[in-house]
Amino acid sequence: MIDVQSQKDQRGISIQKVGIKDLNWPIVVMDRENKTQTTIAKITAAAELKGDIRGTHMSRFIEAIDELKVVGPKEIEKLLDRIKEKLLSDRAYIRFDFPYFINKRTPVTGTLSPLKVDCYFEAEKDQKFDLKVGVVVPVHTLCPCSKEISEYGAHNQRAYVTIEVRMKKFMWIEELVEIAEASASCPLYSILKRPDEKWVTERAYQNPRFVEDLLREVVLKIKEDGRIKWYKVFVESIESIHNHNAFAYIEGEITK
Ligand SMILES: Nc1nc2c(ncn2[C@@H]2O[C@H](COP(=O)(O)OP(=O)(O)OP(=O)(O)O)[C@@H](O)[C@H]2O)c(=O)[nH]1
Repeated sequence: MIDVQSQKDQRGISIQKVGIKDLNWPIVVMDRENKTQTTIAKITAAAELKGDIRGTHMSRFIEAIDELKVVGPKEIEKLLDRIKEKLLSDRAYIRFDFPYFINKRTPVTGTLSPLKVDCYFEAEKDQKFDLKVGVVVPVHTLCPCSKEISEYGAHNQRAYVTIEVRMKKFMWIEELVEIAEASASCPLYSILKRPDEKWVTERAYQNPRFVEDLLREVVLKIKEDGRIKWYKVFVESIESIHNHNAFAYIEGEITK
């Protein structure tokens, strides 16, 4: 059968990334409490294509992904090596976007329920392997200004903390989530019974946070951790008294 993709291309234009996008695929990721967790990822995979070849071989990306067992740092690097090998390419790229569930106990009644956190792994390999891990953590913030100026009450809302890191040493997804939650006015829980609801309401009132406060608290904890070499933190507050959102962003390198 004729292999059109492998034909010579005369245009001499190499392509930085060509591949597949939005592949929904079951994956198994590492879970601190239960060893592993099965979830569904949306995957983008790509490779560099040399200027004298007509097309890439799309089916080979999926064949390479299909060999994955657990999606951890070592396995992602091996997957990129497989993609480079199967596609005769010098550079490969992969991104997994997936929901991850963390079982959390409420502070007063101890009710257990899963909290969904959107996560991603983004990796690239030429000679060197580069991996970024991201979490998008929903939290609760209460406005310090509103608390100060009002005779009673304070406006409060859900906010999302995106933490993206390059690590020197392995960290659990759960640990990144805990950094975000400990920096907020209060964490979120999927089930809250009334005694828990009273607790989170009062806890947030005692812990007011601007979007800037939350961002700075996260960055301080990242710098103290010792296992992170690069970070990007983005906080977005879904404002309850405005019809727009507030955000704050920092990106930085940790050299020592
Ligand atoms: N390169 C390329 N392939 C595409 C595109 N759109 C669809 N395809 C299809 O992707 C399919 C899989 O391609 P290949 O991996 O080369 O399939 P194959 O030749 O059976 O597999 P190998 O024998 O491993 O090369 C082919 O049927 C292509 O037609 C496109 O825009 N570019």
